Amino acid sequence: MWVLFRGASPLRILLSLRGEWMGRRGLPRSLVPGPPRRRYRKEALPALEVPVLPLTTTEIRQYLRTHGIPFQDGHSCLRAPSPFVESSEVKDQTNTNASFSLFIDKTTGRFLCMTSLAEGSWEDFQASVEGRGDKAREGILLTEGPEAQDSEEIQRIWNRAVPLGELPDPEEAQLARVMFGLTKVTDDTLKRFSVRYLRPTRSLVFPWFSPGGLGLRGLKLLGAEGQGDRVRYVETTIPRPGAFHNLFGLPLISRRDVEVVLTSRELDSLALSQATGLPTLALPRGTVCLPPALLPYLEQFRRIVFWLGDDLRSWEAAKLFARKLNPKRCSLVRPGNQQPHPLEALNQGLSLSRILRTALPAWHKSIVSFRQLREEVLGELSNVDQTAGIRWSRFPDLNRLLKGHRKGELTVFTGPTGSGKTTFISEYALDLCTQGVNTLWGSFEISNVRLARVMLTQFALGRLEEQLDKYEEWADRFEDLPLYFMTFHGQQNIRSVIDTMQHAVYVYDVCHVVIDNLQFMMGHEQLSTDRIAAQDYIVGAFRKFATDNSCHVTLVIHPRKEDDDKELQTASIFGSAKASQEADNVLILQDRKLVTGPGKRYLQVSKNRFDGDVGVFSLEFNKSSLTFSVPPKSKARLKKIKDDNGLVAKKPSSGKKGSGSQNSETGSVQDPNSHQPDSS
Ligand SMILES: Nc1ncnc2c1ncn2[C@@H]1O[C@H](COP(=O)(O)OP(=O)(O)OP(=O)(O)O)[C@@H](O)[C@H]1O
Repeated sequence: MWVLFRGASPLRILLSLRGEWMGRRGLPRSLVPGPPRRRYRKEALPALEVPVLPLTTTEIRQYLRTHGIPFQDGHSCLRAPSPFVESSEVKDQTNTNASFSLFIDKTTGRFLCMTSLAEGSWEDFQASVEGRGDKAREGILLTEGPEAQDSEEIQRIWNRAVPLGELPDPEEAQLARVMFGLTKVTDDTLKRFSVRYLRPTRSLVFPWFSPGGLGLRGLKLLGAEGQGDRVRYVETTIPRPGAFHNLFGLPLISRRDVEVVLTSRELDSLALSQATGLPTLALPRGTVCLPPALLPYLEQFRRIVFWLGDDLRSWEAAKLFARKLNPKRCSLVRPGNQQPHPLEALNQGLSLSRILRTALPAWHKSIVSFRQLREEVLGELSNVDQTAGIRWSRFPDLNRLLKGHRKGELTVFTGPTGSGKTTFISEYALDLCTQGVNTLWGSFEISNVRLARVMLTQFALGRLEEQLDKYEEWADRFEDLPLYFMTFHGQQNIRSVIDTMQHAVYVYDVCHVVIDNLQFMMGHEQLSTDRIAAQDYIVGAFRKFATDNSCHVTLVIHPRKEDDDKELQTASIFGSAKASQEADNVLILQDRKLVTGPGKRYLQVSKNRFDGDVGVFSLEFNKSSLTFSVPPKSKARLKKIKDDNGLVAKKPSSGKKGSGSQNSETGSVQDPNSHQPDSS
């Protein structure tokens, strides 16, 4: 199935699996972001549950040609006349741009009619063209705005908010300007973008208008908290983030604009617009994602410049987003000291136009010279701490060994049967997900409901069955995580799994995929040679996927059958050596039943391609929270493996590189209990 489920409240998954899930407040929840629009009624289609094969642009083109539908080839969409508008609704029949108001996403086939705001899947479109369930022409289109409860809240907040320039107390206005770094942004700019200020919460209020600038459909509130000499911004959106997708600044874009600068914060768009006069839009969720539903709104631009921020994450996000928009029309402002966020640049008196001129083309030919790469290399060098990736907040020892979680890598994870692999990997992935790593889970062995229950328990750090009154609160917070689940269960074909992953990268900007476990893709080959060949092929496919999509893949693989009293090694991973050769990282959950008590486990990093540090650290299982992470006060002891001969103790505080070589591993892991406790 193609269907991916966002968030993971067990109830939601349960209902989703029955194809019945509705939004929290009883309305169908949009999995598809975008400004509020009229939704093509799904009930008109009988066959939505049928697995859908991935589409190619060629197929979409062929279909349109076969059905005599004229179309234009755009950057990321095809444009065609919309079957969802009465011809009288198209004011200017002679203008092809106006009459070709249907945008069909070249990758997914989803459509959006800019005139009627009808939208739907490729199957919806085909059904409509073929007269199957074509109720659209009969007027059965639903207008889906924010849910009623949200609408009231949006209006109430908006009515209570006032333009900054109209605050009665000039001191309060000045304080707000300082808090948000707006001292150089004029009242006129704030007014043009309709920004207001909510006094009771001391928040800026950014409105989201429907296209054409008419109805108010959503709000983003931005609060500022002082943290030492830094300011931390806190965002709240109505509707909630998963459904809040819009481009701030859209009403100010003219149809004739051919160039736009995309920013990751509304404040940056204000600064850019004021300093350069260029059209600018802010992405709804910053560097987190660029929902494909927004692509039609960007089709008109011949040049798109990304200026998302001053760190490596912004740079990586910009490169990913450029792929969706067609890299040939995209340029990227390189992050660095001299090129901070636009608002900071304005405040530092830098020339924003000059910085924009330094933007690098996102597109490289297949062969490039160092001259074309030198700026990118500089970007990496000047952000060297960030090239190590995202650090785990619950596993400091993992940070010490692996340094972080990086895009485009393949991690292979193994451990004895029933040792807690799923439980551990769930917490490891959850940790990253709570830090904004968009994650897709492929759990083939245990159901999504069970997995979500484990994750929610780990998230809440305790049993929810004993505090059901807190369930809604935790589930709400959990729902806002960028977490998606494949609906596969049991044996699967590797091709459909990879296709689903590809889809998730495109639609949800997923950058970490967890596959639990590989054995479920190996088919039913009986002969061991066939099984090994199948595994090698699958590992190769995941490796390629990770590299091609800049997406980290964590692959759980069962070990070979070995003596129970032996520790596992890299060579214990089932199959040939291919899995460990292809992997950037190999993690082994060591279960030392014979020596230690129940619950005690060790995590061994036996391969680390990033910098070669390998080692082992202990994990303490907490049965009520289902977590392995070290409770804040306990002392974690880390050992580095020198070579096959054994372990050398090492203080966790030492920053020196380990002497372990990339592939070194040990045949036996010394019991950490026999080591001297860290006295530091
Ligand atoms: N360290 C531990 N001590 C005791 N129980 C544990 C520990 N880790 C996990 N468990 C429990 O053991 C059960 C199995 O765990 P889990 O499914 O994570 O193992 P697994 O290694 O993925 O299993 P499989 O080999 O079947 O894939 C779960 O009920 C889990 O809560």
